[in-house]
Amino acid sequence: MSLQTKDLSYYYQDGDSRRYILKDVNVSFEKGKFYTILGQSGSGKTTLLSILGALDKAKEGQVLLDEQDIQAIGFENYRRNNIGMIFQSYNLVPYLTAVENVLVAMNVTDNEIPSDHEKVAYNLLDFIGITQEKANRLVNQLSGGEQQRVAIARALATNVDIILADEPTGNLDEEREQEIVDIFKRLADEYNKCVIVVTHSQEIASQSEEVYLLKKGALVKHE
Ligand SMILES: Nc1ncnc2c1ncn2[C@@H]1O[C@H](COP(=O)(O)OP(=O)(O)OP(=O)(O)O)[C@@H](O)[C@H]1O
Repeated sequence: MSLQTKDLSYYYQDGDSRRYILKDVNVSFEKGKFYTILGQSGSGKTTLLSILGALDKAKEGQVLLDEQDIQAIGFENYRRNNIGMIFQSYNLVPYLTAVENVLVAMNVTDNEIPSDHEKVAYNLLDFIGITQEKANRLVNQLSGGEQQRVAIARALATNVDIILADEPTGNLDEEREQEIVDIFKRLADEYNKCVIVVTHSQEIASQSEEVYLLKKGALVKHE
């Protein structure tokens, strides 16, 4: 699996001129690696992640999954079968339990999931540190760190290769942050996922395998 951008650009029209947020971004991501993208507030990190996740469309250039343009795959297909997204604010369904949140995700993918969805969901939650008792609670009866774990389990439920996370620890204290980072490391190392995390945190970046810096529209690898 490779996820690649080719001369990717994004801009906002400002009167007659274009204000570029991303300019000719060329980058390649693989399975089994934990990447971070650093950048100051407003540098375009969320924009880039949204384009990689097909929540937004590049103005110029392409996103390629295994050399195929994601527009040809179809944004919806691509999102459903290839991408798991994690957000700072968790974005769980508040009137469902943790396990129900995971089950909902399983119903939308075309990827193969063993037939006993419920068992898979409880196992995934358990793997991520959510006991069965907690899995049966409404998500708003869980702590922030626990809710983020549920969001990770949900992202994994569809058996996708690519996990995209936008400031996933922004609402968590340092200890919870480290626990979530440890999960990302395991997903890359043991489960061969491609994990791409957008963050302000140098500390998280220092624990990832490849660090990119977004500055003035350019994405530069941090050596
Ligand atoms: N609708 C819009 N019109 C014009 N500019 C916009 C619009 N939406 C976002 N922007 C600008 O695009 C730039 C990139 O935003 P983006 O959210 O990608 O940055 P970010 O690096 O994720 O920031 P943060 O770390 O603060 O979340 C910002 O300068 C923002 O002001």
